[in-house]
Amino acid sequence: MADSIQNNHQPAGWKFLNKETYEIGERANYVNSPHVIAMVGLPARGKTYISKKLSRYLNWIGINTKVFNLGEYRRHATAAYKSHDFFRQDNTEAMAIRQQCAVEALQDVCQWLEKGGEVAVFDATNSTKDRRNVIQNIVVDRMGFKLFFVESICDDPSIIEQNIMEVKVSSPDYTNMNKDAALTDFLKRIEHYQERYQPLDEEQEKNVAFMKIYNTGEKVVVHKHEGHVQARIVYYLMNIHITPRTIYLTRHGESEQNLQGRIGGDSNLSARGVQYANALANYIKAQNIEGLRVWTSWLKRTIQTVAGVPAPQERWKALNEIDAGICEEMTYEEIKEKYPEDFKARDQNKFAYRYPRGESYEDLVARLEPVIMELERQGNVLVVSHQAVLRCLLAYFLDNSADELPYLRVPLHTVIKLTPVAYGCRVEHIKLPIDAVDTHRGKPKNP
Ligand SMILES: O=c1[nH]cnc2c1c(-c1ccc(Cl)cc1)cn2-c1ccccc1
Repeated sequence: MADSIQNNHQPAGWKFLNKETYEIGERANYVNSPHVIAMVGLPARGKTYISKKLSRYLNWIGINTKVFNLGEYRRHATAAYKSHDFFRQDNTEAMAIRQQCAVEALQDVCQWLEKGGEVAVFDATNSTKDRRNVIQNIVVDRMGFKLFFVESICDDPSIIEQNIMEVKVSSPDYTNMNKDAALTDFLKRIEHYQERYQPLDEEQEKNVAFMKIYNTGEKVVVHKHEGHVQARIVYYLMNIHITPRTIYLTRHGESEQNLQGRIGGDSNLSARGVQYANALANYIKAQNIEGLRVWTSWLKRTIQTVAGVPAPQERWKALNEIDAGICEEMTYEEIKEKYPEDFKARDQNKFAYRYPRGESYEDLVARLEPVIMELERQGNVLVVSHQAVLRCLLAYFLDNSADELPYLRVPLHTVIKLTPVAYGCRVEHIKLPIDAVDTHRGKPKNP
């Protein structure tokens, strides 16, 4: 064991950023004071799943969020993982390393928030009152940040096993171990934590803001949460689920105005667009999707595209194409001619650029947040919408940045099939064999 532990680890202690101590709460009262979301829970309770998904959602709505995973610090601080013995409570050398890793992770959390980060998610078990108290002392008392604990409690063996088999046995810790040996070792690891696990309890930790999630959201208990960010987090985590399902995204079939190179408007499908509608209906029927629901925008070209799809349909105004304001129904050449300054400005920051009397991609994300929230609640859904809108939805599912979002490729006559797996989404592009114009405009070299 000794050889796998660096001799230069420091005595366990919480020596910290030598910061002048802020007036307690001085900063915590700001509306936009930095937040720490600290996970709590035994291994294989979905803490990393929640951390990554929550971070993806908060970044997508424009809140600068980063996950700090303690397991990664531990793997960086030690030689190759050998066995669950590392996590025994009586393994004093390992305990010292684990403590030191927690210090480093919290230091990085505080430094990142100091440098402009808005939400840091501390992905660790944080399974004892002592550990949570230390986090409180540093994050709230010393740094003046807001702190919110999110505990995941799960006693459903099938979900825990699904977790271990989907994400734990393929973790870097088990690269040189077969699946069965990894499963056995991981179950022992859980036992070591179980011995000292102290669930959050409002009687024992009176001033602590927390949310307890039971069995992936079957029941939640919320205690002393405050402010806009924590309220959004509670709401989001109450809406997500892990029931397997598929999300299909596609643009409408080619339209008359696509053929003329005109943006926006509300034109009918072209002849090839009608062919796509028929091919889409056949494709969807062949997929035999259980309980499928179809969502379109209010514009004719999306409604005509699903005319032959046998499933309940809903119209969302929020799924309408980006509003190009005074440029509606113009071609890019006409815009370049008539509004050269705007045409240039858009290519300099396409995410933030707003059409005069129209919308920006940033506006689109805000208008699509309720659609994403409802998609998280749903099962199998086919969304038929528009290029700019689908770029925003795709960026949410695939965790693309605001810079990448406006340039994502979403060609006509293509079904994008999204299947949630482990911590992310599998994405497949199914091009149906009907030609269409190419409406994609790449990023110009020197805008
Ligand atoms: O509560 C769990 N217990 C065991 N596993 C879990 C969970 C959750 C989960 C927890 C809370 C919420 Cl609001 C949603 C999901 C996700 N997972 C998960 C399952 C398989 C792979 C990756 C993660």
